[in-house]
Amino acid sequence: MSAVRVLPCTGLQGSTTLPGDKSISHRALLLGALANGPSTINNFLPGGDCLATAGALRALGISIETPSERTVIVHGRGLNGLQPSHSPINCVRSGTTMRLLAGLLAGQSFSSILTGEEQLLRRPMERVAIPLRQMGAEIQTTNGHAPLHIQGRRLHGTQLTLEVPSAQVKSAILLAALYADSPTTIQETAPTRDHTERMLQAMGAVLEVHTSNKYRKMTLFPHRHPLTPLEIEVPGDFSSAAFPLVAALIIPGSHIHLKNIGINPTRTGLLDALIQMGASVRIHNERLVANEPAADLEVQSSQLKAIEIAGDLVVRMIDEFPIFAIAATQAQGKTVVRDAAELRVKETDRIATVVTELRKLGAVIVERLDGFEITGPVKLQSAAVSSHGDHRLAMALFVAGLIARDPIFIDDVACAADSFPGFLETMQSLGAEYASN
Ligand SMILES: O=C(O)C1=C[C@@H](OP(=O)(O)O)[C@@H](O)[C@H](O)C1
Ligand SMILES: C=C(OP(=O)(O)O)C(=O)O
Repeated sequence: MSAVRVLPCTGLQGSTTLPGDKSISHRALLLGALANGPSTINNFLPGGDCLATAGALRALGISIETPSERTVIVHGRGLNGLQPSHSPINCVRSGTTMRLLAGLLAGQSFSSILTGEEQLLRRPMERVAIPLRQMGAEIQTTNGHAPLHIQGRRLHGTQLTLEVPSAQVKSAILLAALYADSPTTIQETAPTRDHTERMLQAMGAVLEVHTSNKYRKMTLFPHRHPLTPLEIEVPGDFSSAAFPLVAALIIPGSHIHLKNIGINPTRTGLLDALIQMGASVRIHNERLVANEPAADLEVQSSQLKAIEIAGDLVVRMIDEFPIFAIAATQAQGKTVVRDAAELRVKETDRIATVVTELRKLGAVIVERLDGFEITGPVKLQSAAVSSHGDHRLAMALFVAGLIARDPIFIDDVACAADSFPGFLETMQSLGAEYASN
């Protein structure tokens, strides 16, 4: 636990880079472990969640070197090179680690147990077990949750429609499909992040992706050849950039540059929403980094107008609702978020925790079953608030503290390091002030 007192801020200035993308870092570790030979991952995210994936792979016999904090070398042992873990594998607090590993382990020739911290043991796991069983996997959940008991089996290809729009479930199926004896076809019903597809294709997997009715349908053919090792530079995480981005928009007198940020369209729903709200964000130097679109963002404080968020946009900004809620408190009018019930099964119930904590700060916020409504603008007030151990809520509350009338107290911001190690230092480098309590 580490508590902070956040002080009101008179404007953010300057330029910064952000830590590597969390989703891409997880996938580079997992797919690197299956390649034949060493993969080098530069600008790897050394956040708690990705370290949980590295720990799991080490337990499965993979050697991972870290010549520097942000460079990782994964010594891939080929598709059939994993070894059984002698004890249950601890996925800590990371849903991505647990769900992607479930897919990977379903097709091995040994059994595994996946477990984690209490926060993770509360999250739903049948969503990944059901489609994997359809491929022949033997997986037992514990009343729908982890611990998961996986008896590796020979898998067969199948045709699946994703019932829950989840990149974690889709990626688990794709990992399992590498081991199936026939092709696997997945139909998406919403545009979830496509990092696994991009990386698999870059490594030589035979994955055909078709877009019809704006949704993707993909077929992965069983892999008979070794996957090519990776040599990649991970772009900065847009989900981490979201915090200084929103802070600069809502603190008058701010002007910042965020360098080398991933702008994969399956991830930038928040940017689209903010631009519709009147945000001044300029995109410079667009390029491809590791088969992923990246750019530099220039952000200036802006008067925001309320917006309604629903449907596909929810999926493309799924991790950004805690910080989006802070932006909405400063927007003119009533912002409505619908179709976002998935938020209830993240690290915390992010509808309930956002509503509870923002009310303490004086926000005008109404809880809905599938979202919330916020009426603004409101000058936030001093209060003692709780992150509930949820990294994205901790960072969103920190940004709220920068625009509050008086200092606010947050009970635990150490959890920010699950996805954004160095968060406080990055915000401080742009002009934010805080005191550790
Ligand atoms: O695949 C991924 O890397 C992720 C997918 C999303 O989860 P869901 O698949 O549960 O929507 C997201 O919330 C999570 O932070 C990372
Ligand atoms: C939901 C998140 O991650 P995960 O599902 O991997 O725990 C997140 O990072 O906001």
